[in-house]
Amino acid sequence: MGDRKKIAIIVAGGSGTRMQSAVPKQFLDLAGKPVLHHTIAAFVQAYPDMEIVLVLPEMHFSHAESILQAFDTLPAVTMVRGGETRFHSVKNGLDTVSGDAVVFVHDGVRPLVSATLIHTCYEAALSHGSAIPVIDMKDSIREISGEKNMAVDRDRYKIIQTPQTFLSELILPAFALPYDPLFTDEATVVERLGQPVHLVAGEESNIKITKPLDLTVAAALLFKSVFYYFII
Ligand SMILES: Nc1ccn([C@@H]2O[C@H](COP(=O)(O)OP(=O)(O)OP(=O)(O)O)[C@@H](O)[C@H]2O)c(=O)n1
Ligand SMILES: C[C@](O)(CO)[C@H](O)COP(=O)(O)O
Repeated sequence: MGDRKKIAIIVAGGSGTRMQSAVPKQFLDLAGKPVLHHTIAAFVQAYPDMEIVLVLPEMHFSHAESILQAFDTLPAVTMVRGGETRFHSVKNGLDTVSGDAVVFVHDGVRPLVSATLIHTCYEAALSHGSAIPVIDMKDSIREISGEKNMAVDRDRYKIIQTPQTFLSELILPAFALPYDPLFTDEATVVERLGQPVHLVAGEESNIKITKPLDLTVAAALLFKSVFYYFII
């Protein structure tokens, strides 16, 4: 299929209720830079021809603009208004996509995604139409049913990450479907159209900053990678 246009839809339209911070978590400081800076940098560093569509509430456009101005080279970014749910935010981002492209949909609050994972997703999407990063479960899990609970086989389950990556001809028709609260990620929407999705190995370090502890963990992981860079 050869080389394709690459578009990263970075969703940062949430309010971060679980983070319980006055500043939305996508703007919190992580090792001296806003979380969103790290996320955008990961995509522009992975592919120099990456086009970024940044989805966030209109009242945060000027804040995002100041984050972009801090880059040594201004990245190619289109800003788009966020929606009521993550699904609606992704849909608004997809409305800007035209022509054949590989579309990455990524949480703005997963700042530690590596260039290797972005490359893996691109190649797998070209070969299989989609690429959904997953990791194994580490804990035992139980299914709750009313007052009862029972153990389930964790090997039958995977933890899902982003960037969820698709050929544009697969994801665009899927997002014409009406909203369903079960649409917590893009794979679920594409699957509803009857299309199976292709899984790839995600990364333990590709955490989603959801609660305060996640920010501490992310800072430690960043510190560790910088430390290794200097001693090797
Ligand atoms: N209406 C929404 C809701 C979420 N997101 C984005 O989707 C990603 C994953 O969502 P989540 O971690 O749940 O973020 P929030 O919705 O901000 O957090 P919470 O659920 O705790 O309120 C985040 O980058 C968030 O900004 C979005 O773009 N638009
Ligand atoms: C897309 C996602 O990050 C995959 O794990 C996740 O589903 C987002 O869910 P949230 O409820 O919006 O945090």
